[in-house]
Amino acid sequence: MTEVALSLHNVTAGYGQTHILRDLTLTVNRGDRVAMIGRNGAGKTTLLATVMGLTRLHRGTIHLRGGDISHLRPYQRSMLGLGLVPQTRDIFPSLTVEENLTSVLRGDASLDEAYALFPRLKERRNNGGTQLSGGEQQMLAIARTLMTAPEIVLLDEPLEGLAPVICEQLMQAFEALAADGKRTVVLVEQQAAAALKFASRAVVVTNGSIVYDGGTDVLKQQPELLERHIGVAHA
Ligand SMILES: Nc1ncnc2c1ncn2[C@@H]1O[C@H](COP(=O)(O)OP(=O)(O)OP(=O)(O)O)[C@@H](O)[C@H]1O
Repeated sequence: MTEVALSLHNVTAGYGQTHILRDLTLTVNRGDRVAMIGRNGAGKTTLLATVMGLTRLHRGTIHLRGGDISHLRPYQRSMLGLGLVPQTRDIFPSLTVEENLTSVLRGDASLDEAYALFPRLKERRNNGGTQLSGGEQQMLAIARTLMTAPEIVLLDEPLEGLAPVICEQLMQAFEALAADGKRTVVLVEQQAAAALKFASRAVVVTNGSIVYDGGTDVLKQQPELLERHIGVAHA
């Protein structure tokens, strides 16, 4: 049975008095794999930040599993099962890999799952955050969010600036963490082809609004439609 995990209804939000998202409505069902794509500056990061309570909500409502979270603080949203992997990664540089993970561990999350997902992190468990490569830092950022036992994982451009071989490893990890519809995953990504391969549903954001919301197959089969929306035929 379809169960709504997250919904935004007529959301207008931004920074200070600025409106970046405009009257945006979106429903994500439990177990969905959503690829969120759009040009630079379209508002994708702002959308994830708004779900987490990190922007100013001017109008509209946000519900998590039917409960209104519109006015909850970010840590309260995290406690309720929302997990954001920010573009900035935000790992603690002075802590080791394992300390980064255990410092936020809660619920039924486990170090074992994180290490099974990213064996490289287990090998580097005693290394400090600053000693890690870019790819390892991204793995740590993702694993750290998983330590908070999120039901909904919001990934903000996790592949950015990483070598193709690392991107491939990360995509495999996303497959594993979303397997069996266990978690709901929203993947914001400039690498549209990778995102569309992973997801079953695509959401295209332009100027703070959703201009396409539907199956990824349609975009994969119609590169001209993708090109119209995001500027380049990526798929
Ligand atoms: N902290 C902020 N304060 C004010 N404006 C911001 C802030 N962060 C982003 N913006 C503006 O909000 C708009 C949307 O930016 P956002 O980062 O959400 O886009 P994006 O689709 O994620 O793009 P990118 O792929 O470049 O990250 C842009 O015009 C940007 O300049």
